Amino acid sequence: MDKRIPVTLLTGFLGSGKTTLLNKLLSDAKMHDSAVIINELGETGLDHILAMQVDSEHIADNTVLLNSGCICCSLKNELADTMRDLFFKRALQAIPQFNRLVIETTGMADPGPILGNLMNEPVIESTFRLDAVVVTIDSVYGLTQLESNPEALKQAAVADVLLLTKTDIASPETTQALQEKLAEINPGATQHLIQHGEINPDSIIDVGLFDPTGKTATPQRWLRTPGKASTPKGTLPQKPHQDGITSFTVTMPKPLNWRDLKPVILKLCQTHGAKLLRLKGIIHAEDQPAPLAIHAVHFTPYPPTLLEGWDEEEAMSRIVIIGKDIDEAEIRKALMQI
Ligand SMILES: Nc1nc2c(ncn2[C@@H]2O[C@H](COP(=O)(O)OP(=O)(O)OP(=O)(O)O)[C@@H](O)[C@H]2O)c(=O)[nH]1
Repeated sequence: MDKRIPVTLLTGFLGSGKTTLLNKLLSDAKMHDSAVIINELGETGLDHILAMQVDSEHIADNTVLLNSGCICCSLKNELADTMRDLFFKRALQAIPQFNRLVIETTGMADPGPILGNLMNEPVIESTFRLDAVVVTIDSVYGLTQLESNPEALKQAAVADVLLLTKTDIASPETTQALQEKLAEINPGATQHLIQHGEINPDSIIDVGLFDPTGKTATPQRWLRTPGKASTPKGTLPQKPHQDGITSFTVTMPKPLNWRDLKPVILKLCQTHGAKLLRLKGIIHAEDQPAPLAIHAVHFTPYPPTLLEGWDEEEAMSRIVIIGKDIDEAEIRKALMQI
């Protein structure tokens, strides 16, 4: 079983309600065993967030603020250093024990490099695992922001959970239009409508590859194959949305060996990395003792996770790809040729 510390990456465009959400989340007893890394641009300080944590000194002691840049670019190394530092302090019991890490990014963050950072550095990869990318979207301004800001679009595209905030002040029609747009951009993500950051933490945490009891893998939930419109079995390419973001599933041929597929995934990342926002898959390979969960972001494929003790009735290998201006036909061809 995967004993690594689960990480929730909380991102969302400027002013979309990340801090409001985090404040509410952290005041819930279920979250009191969390450590938090907050990345803010500027000198806001921690007071605004910690003001509400009166009953959780635990979180106050386990919260780190990075505020001299953005963790997707200028503070890349600081994020890795901070995560390592938190882990070693935890091991030495120099800080309260924590069983979860929440990272709040700035509103302009590109989640791609952050995900890369999380999974590409040996110490971090062996001690932390990504649970889910949670993205807040402003229900009033979300549609406009998705149209005019590539960052907002990328955030929405790689999300596992989309939280449509401020539904108290958006008209039902606007919220509905945003929901439809988000379902086009990222049909695999779960959507929740929220107000003032109120949401049951269970909808956000432990929604990844492993279930909260830590006993079994739940990859179907993690993979969340896009809906029927995006799951063609043939090789006909999907028409990309106007914004160029596409999400599609490739059902892999059988039988399949990981030793044959691995180089194809590597090559795919090398060739299409710039446009590949996220790749997730479940692989039933004949040369593996159990199914594999695979994951890649841009140019970087990550070590696969062996899903020991888990299997499915119909052993169907599938790979979900989310990309911007990505050549779907090319990718399908490459994958189907193995
Ligand atoms: N009416 C209403 N206001 C909200 C809601 N969620 C957040 N807000 C307000 O929206 C503003 C921005 O919220 P924040 O939580 O600071 O947003 P953020 O994403 O952390 O902002 P940045 O850190 O600047 O990117 C604040 O004034 C919040 O009080 C909501 O559900 N309804």
